Amino acid sequence: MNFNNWQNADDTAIKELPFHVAEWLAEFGSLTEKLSRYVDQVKLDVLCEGADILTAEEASALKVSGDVTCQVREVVLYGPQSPWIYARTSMPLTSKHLIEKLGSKPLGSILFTDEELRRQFLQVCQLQETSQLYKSAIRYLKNENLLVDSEKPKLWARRSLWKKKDKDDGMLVCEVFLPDAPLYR
Ligand SMILES: C=C(O[C@@H]1C=C(C(=O)O)C=C[C@H]1O)C(=O)O
Repeated sequence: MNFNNWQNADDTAIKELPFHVAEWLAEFGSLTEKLSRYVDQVKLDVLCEGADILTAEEASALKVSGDVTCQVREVVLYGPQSPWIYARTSMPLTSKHLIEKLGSKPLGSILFTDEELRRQFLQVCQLQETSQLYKSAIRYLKNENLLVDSEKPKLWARRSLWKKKDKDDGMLVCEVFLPDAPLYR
């Protein structure tokens, strides 16, 4: 299976992934919850939250036109010593109310408690260096001096589309596993 493109995290795909990778990528529950087994308290930094233009990949997954302004939230979630996950969540401005009061609370606190929010798909990918998501994660690592200029680590990512039952509200949650995350060990 070609994991350089997004693939549905179904049984066939999961079987082809190395065990450590599958354990994180195909986690159907909350990643924040999973992280809390490694740290006393999950640390989350909100890198930015506001109106932005989507990448072509995000627009296509959300089925919105590429030049429409949307709401974007970027965060990192920490492991015991360093950031493990870079996440970028995007949604049409009309869905912004879903996350407006979140602040530095993890998105998982909404996704896994609001019974009207349903996951439409979960997809996994080993990001290509040309992808915007890869570039954003690498830019973050370099800004934080967590990566030297010449390094181009292979990074695994997952993305899921969430929709509110009977409504148009929805969001795309993309999560990139950074080099210190346990799935590379
Ligand atoms: C989606 C979850 O929440 C995490 C927190 C996020 C946020 O607060 O923006 C985004 C992605 C996640 O890794 C989760 O816990 O599974």
